[in-house]
Amino acid sequence: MIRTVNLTKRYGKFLAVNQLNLHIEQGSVFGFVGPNGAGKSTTMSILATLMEPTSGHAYVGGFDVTKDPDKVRQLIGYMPDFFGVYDNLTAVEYLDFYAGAYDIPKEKRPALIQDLLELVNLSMKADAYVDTLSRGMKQRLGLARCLVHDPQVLILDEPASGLDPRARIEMKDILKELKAMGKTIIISSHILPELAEMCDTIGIIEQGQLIALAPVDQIASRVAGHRVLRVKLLERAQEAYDQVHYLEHVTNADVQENTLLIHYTGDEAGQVALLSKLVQNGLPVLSFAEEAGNLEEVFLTVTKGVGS
Ligand SMILES: Nc1ncnc2c1ncn2[C@@H]1O[C@H](COP(=O)(O)OP(=O)(O)OP(=O)(O)O)[C@@H](O)[C@H]1O
Repeated sequence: MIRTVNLTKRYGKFLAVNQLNLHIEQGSVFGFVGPNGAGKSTTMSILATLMEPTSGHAYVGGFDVTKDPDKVRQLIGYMPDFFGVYDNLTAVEYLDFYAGAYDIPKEKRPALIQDLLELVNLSMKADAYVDTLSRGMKQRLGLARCLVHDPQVLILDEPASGLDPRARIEMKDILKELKAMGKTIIISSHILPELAEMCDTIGIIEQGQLIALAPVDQIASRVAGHRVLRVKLLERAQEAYDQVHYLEHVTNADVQENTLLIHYTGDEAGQVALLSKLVQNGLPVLSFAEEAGNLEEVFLTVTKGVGS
């Protein structure tokens, strides 16, 4: 649904986005993570047709953002990191204004606006002036605004920034709902664990380059270069250790009470063989799982302060 090919953007001599290649499947949620100044907003502005790339291409729904910006605009809802709200309007008037901008017929607007306010949990604020809304409510209203034309793709630039923990959770719940509705979503943040809960894939960008790209449950192991396997036993964890610590692809192993933690660089077939070995040797394995890894650590590892 979204694809970039060697996407590059220069501001004068400064390279903000450098040969970026992304592929985001329809219906998936892509988390775009990077420190301040990494190039996230620039990439998203290009996808939103607000800025042209210096070189390379970007496509949304198969349409080139440079050649077919009108087609792309019909497909996308874009929420920038900073947006103004018209304070002298009520929430309903505000959404009505945008619905009008998208040529939605007047008679269809009341029901649409009611649905949107319900979706973003603002029904009770329908007649409240925008300037009386809290930051979190304004962000949710901004999200409703980019949904008025029922776009298939949402481009959300740090939608949870500046929100308190409760407002973040509310925003997260709404995004989960939008995902369930089948929207394709690209969402940026500089907080990796925050995205992990709602994204299918994570791309880490730094200094305009993609430095890691993987399904959310594999990003930690990809970056670390090994998976952490957690084998829980009823008993005899030390015996289990003795049987696996010397194997190929086991770079480290550790026993913690009845659990054996294995740093493993092999593939999935190798994991199966490892588990089979333990079970065939009669060890009472209760569970065998790959740890998701510590995303905070991953982020700090891959972005070792280069861009900050
Ligand atoms: N209009 C501009 N002119 C010159 N440089 C710019 C312009 N816009 C952005 N930049 C620079 O390009 C780099 C990438 O900026 P961008 O806003 O895309 O990063 P970001 O990852 O979204 O960062 P943040 O998390 O702070 O929003 C930064 O170094 C920024 O200073």
